[in-house]
Amino acid sequence: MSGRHDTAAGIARVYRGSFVHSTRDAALEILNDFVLGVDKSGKITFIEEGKNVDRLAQEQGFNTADVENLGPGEFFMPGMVDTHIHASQYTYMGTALDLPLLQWLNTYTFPVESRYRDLKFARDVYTKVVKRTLRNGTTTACYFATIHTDASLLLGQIADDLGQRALVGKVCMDINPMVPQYKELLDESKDETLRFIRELLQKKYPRVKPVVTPRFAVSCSSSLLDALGEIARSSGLHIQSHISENKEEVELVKQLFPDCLSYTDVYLKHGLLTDKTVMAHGCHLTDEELKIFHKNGASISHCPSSNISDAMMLLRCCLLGADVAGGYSASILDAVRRAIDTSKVLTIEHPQLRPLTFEEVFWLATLGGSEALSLDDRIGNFEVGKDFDALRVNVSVPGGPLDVFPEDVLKVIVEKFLNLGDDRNIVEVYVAGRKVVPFSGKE
Ligand SMILES: O=c1[nH]c(=O)c2nc[nH]c2[nH]1
Ligand SMILES: [Zn+2]
Repeated sequence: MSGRHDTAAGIARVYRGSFVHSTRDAALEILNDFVLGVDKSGKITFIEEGKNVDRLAQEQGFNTADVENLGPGEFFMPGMVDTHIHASQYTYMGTALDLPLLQWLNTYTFPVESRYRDLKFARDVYTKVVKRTLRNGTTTACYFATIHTDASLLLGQIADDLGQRALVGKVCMDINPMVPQYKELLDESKDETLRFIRELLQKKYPRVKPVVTPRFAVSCSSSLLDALGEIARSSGLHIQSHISENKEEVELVKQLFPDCLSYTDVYLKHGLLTDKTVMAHGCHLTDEELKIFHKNGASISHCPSSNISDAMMLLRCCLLGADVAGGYSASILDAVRRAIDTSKVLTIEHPQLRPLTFEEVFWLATLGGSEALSLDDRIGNFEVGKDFDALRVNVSVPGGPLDVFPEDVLKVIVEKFLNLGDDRNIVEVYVAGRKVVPFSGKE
């Protein structure tokens, strides 16, 4: 492949080496010895075969001596997109994995989320989760915060400071019978959502935006869902929530919304199922409901690290989320692996299905995630004109988690990285051309 476009911004950096990414036609495209230019605004200005470097240097006005050559064992891949993660649950990630959803929320989640009125606590946790996810290659995250507006604004500020691209949701919920101190009044939830959106947009962060966030139908009244649907419609913002994660939850929603045909119908009737909607889980959606998702252009974020006990989804049509802390890891690489495992188990029950390939999960973690968040015009792969959101991967780091052998071609090396690699291999992370990992030390 090749391509370039002229830019007024001027070339900032040029890299030469191997690049791997997804395209509209191929889940995995391998580009051996290519050269990629990034302009001062962080956009990709050209990506062409390495043999063209002298001509490109002349045309684009850079010095070939300034080209940064990737070393042995290195390649660039697009930054990964986490379509569903609870920043506020990071403190207990890796623990509290023993209860079904509704008990888990009441026992662990709501008491912890109540603590975010304390901004000092919020700053500490949110700084840690943004750093941890960045180090693990998440360049874009779609976050749930808590019901607290100021702490949610702080999460936006921290993502911007550290350079992560983020959608941030102030959680809305006006029903919580088991932990009544952790909920809002109807008007408060509406007003605070409007304040959150207004104040976050006023900051003019280039890559951090608000997302309308009803927690799920169990904890929102019909009036609140209506109000949030209207806010999303008038603002044109993204929407995120949860759907059909667990059978008890699905039954409860049937009782709470007897006039709705299904769980999906609840969100549809309240204006919350749009082409900018990302619903987490969807383990028990029926074929009819999936059709409604498709018709409305809404996405499902499959969270294999947290859904293993509820259902295993065939997720060729879904996207990946870490779902901290229901999910035990902040790394999308773990979601990738669990998704493959899950799909293999499914084929035992349904032999007509075939397991996901590593190329398919690579797409899910990068270009697919960007499509789910309607950001594929800006990120997701190394197309000219997109932002340079990228991971510099080195599979040969000393003391690293995997070994490569002379016969390993790049495709095999990428597969090894997806299945065995970790943050030790992610030696640099870029968002819109800015190097955000390693941290600059000021953070
Ligand atoms: O995995 C989940 N985590 C949550 O915080 C949540 N809230 C509603 N439904 C949920 N599912
Ligand atoms: Zn969730």
